[in-house]
Amino acid sequence: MDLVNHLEGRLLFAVPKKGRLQQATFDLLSGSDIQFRRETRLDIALVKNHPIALVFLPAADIPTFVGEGRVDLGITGGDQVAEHEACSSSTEETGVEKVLDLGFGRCKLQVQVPEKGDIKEPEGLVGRNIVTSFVGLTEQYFARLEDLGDKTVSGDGDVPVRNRLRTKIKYVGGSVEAACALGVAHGIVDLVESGETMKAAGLKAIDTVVESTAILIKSKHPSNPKLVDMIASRINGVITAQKYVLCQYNVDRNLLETATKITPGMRAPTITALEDSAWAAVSSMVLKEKIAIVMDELTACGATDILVLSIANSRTG
Ligand SMILES: Nc1ncnc2c1ncn2[C@@H]1O[C@H](COP(=O)(O)OP(=O)(O)OP(=O)(O)O)[C@@H](O)[C@H]1O
Ligand SMILES: O=P(O)(O)OC[C@H]1O[C@H](OP(=O)(O)OP(=O)(O)O)[C@H](O)[C@@H]1O
Repeated sequence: MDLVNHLEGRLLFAVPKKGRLQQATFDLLSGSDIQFRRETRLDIALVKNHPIALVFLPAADIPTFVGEGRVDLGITGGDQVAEHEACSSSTEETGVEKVLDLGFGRCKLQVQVPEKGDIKEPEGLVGRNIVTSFVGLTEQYFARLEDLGDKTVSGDGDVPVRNRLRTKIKYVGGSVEAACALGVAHGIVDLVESGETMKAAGLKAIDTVVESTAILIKSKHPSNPKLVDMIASRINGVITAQKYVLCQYNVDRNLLETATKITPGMRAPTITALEDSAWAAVSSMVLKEKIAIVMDELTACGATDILVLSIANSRTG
């Protein structure tokens, strides 16, 4: 099938074609009932149950395609969106709007130097060689350090910062951590999650440029705003369901006020009468990461029959 000729009237949704964000993105699509089958080697897949086509692109290119407006929606790293913004001139609009923080793909873009070297502070890298895949953010970072402002300095015409930086910033597409050992760089600016790669390369972090998680972005002028809103709402529902659990318990009505302070819920806890009128049943959404503490506190307060249920999906106000 000639997929390109089937794109007419379809909302284009860019997703990572490989890498760290891909599986979690596919899980989100599946949770949002966006059904597709990707043919081998094809970078476009038609969604079976909606007028949507998925476009598989490198995470780094997604903000550009969304910003140009041809692609309506995208999932990529917040770091990639920040890099796209840093590479757009101060007067230029990026055309990208952030819709939702998706919570996965958490990492930091950090300034790193050899652990055993003599550079201890970011200032020690001014005038030296830096290697990175994030040239825009790195230029911005060193421009601030060199006190050049963000893009241009008033009174100096429109000379881009890059031409006036004393620090030399070079782009590489991957394996950035090898640059110091290979003698190409005095420092690097690269992503760190567990810190294993950095440690294995004999590097240490001396500053953070940006913190990042995956985000849903949309074009400022999407072709079908209603469909964009529907997808955003579905994805939000899946994200919320992943973050929360439903906590149910019984409590003596005398203790109800204290107990519901521990589980205030999203809007308010649901309180149901029991056959024994001295008691009430409470049901409330609680952040998954806090549930153990909440259960301890409920038990200490006198609540009983505490149950924790996972939430398959959600729509909250
Ligand atoms: N170690 C990591 N832990 C968590 N998230 C990461 C990590 N590395 C990258 N990311 C996130 O995933 C995004 C895509 O990175 P990834 O390395 O998967 O890209 P890629 O498209 O496979 O490119 P490359 O070929 O350059 O590795 C990054 O922009 C960042 O938001
Ligand atoms: O702190 P860690 O958990 O070790 O993760 C950090 C590494 O992950 C990313 O690289 P990736 O593995 O995607 O490959 P790349 O170096 O080719 O970009 C990043 O560029 C670091 O190298």
